[in-house]
Amino acid sequence: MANAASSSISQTELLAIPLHLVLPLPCSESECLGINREHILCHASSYAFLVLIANIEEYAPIVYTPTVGLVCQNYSGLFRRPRGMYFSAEDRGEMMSMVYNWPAEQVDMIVVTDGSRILGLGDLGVQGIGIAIGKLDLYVAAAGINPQRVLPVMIDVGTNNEKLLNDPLYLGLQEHRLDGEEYLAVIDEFMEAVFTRWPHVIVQFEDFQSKWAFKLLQRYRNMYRMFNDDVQGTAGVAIAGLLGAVRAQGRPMIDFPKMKIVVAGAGSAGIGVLNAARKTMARMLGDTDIAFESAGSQFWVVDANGLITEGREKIDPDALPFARKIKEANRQGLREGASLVEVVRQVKPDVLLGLSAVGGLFTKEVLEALKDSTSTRPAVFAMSNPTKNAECTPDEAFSIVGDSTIFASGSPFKDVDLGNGHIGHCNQGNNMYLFPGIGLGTLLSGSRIISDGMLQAAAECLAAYMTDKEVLEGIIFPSISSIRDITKQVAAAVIKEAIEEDLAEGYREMDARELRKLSHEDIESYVENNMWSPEYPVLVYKED
Ligand SMILES: NC(=O)c1ccc[n+]([C@@H]2O[C@H](COP(=O)([O-])OP(=O)(O)OC[C@H]3O[C@@H](n4cnc5c(N)ncnc54)[C@H](O)[C@@H]3O)[C@@H](O)[C@H]2O)c1
Ligand SMILES: O=C(O)C[C@H](O)C(=O)O
Ligand SMILES: [Mg+2]
Repeated sequence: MANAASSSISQTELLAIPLHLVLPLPCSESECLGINREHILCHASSYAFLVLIANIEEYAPIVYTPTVGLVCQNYSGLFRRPRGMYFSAEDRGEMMSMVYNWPAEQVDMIVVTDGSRILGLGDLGVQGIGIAIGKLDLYVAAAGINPQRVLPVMIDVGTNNEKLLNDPLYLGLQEHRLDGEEYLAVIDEFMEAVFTRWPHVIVQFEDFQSKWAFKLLQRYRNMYRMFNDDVQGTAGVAIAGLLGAVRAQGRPMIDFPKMKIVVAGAGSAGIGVLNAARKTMARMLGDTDIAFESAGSQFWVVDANGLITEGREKIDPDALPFARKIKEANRQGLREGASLVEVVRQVKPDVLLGLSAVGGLFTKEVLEALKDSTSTRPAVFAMSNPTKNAECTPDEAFSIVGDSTIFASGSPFKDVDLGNGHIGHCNQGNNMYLFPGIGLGTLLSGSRIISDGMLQAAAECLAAYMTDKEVLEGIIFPSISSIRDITKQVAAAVIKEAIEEDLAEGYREMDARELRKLSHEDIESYVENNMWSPEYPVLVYKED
């Protein structure tokens, strides 16, 4: 045991350690009191998590969006020491040994990125590791995953960011990105290595450019315990928000299939939302092929080249199911490539949802056009991150579209004072409300894979979290201060669904048979009892 009288560290000193520079690994020596200098940072980590959990509203914007974006943009210059694991294209053939060299015996959660699309900031190469670190900080804070068992991973296959390729401080491989089969071989090798050493680990894919996001998801989702947060986590959060927007009009959720939705952005996030929203509508309409077809006609998708119709040349296959028929578009006064403002004017949508990464895309003109929405409470979801990439601000939405607008943004904004004691609520529509619960629920159920049903259960749980009163006031997402409770409930819903789908194989002493015996309340207690909370020894001793 370390000597209590040796060098100690003050709480003030600890507070001065920026959260982003603190390791997510607390000291593994159970007897260590954290008073040896070499262990200070380890215990600072526990301390940092305590501070983060207790003040999540204040600190989430630092460890997470928007500050994490700034950190990633400047990571090579800010770098002090490594956190997590870096696999480079040059490590081919060595990844298995590298994984076996990682000091933690068990890893529960990996967040992996190749840095190719960091928030709305583009290709940041190896500097994107900050995103994996930030997401895992939330896994610890919101889901109570033990910080000794999380692993941020960067797969460095180069970068196509010319600025970084010419930056002498850049930490990663200064060559263009690997592509095609060579790229796939690197990711395959990584997946095989981590699942060989830790068969029960869950791998969250984060901020991969959409070109690879869908392909990798399809490649691995039936083989490994993995999901893509930008595609699937975002979809669930958007569905919960969309259902909230229906309820906020005083209508039942079952009216969702009647909503007209304009989506700006057809990348990994936009297409993920579109697919999930269409499936949800189809289910509500009876889950037939006809229902699925008819649900498709509720969406208008606008990307960098305008409205997507079947007339588009070289249409992205992922966007094809949402391309409007040309004749029908013409009947609506629209055409291939119509601008966002034209689409909003003609469609008069209930919801305008942005996942375009283009700050200010919802211009005054676009928002003015939304005033003619056929909805009593039009919804504006400016979901792109970080803050400067939001399609509009809540002030713009409330002042132009009107006080009854339902507003959500990916990054946090302050509520808007509408005068006369009225508040325009700014909801944070961010996948942080789901990914921690999806990961925790998968871990504790021991499910072999992460099924669509488990993701749907997570989304429905989040949608049901808000009371009618809150929703009518325009509050469609909970406050981040309750994220631990939300995560617990989402995890319980995921476990329940995994049991129902016969995917749950159990976790530790809770085997599949025991799991099946649990009531809903038992599952919630099981989740709560397995959430890690920071407990750390006294760091400052007073001399009596
Ligand atoms: N709130 C959340 O939880 C959440 C989750 C995931 C992603 N996001 C954000 O969504 C954004 C997009 O992510 P992605 O992975 O889909 O990126 P992406 O690069 O794959 O896709 C961007 C899409 O926007 C389109 N676009 C570009 N300019 C446009 C314009 N002027 N008008 C309309 N569309 C335009 C592009 O054509 C493309 O289809 C990012 O800012 C990201 O941070 C937010
Ligand atoms: O990281 C976030 O804040 C949400 C999302 O995963 C994104 O890529 O923007
Ligand atoms: Mg992301």
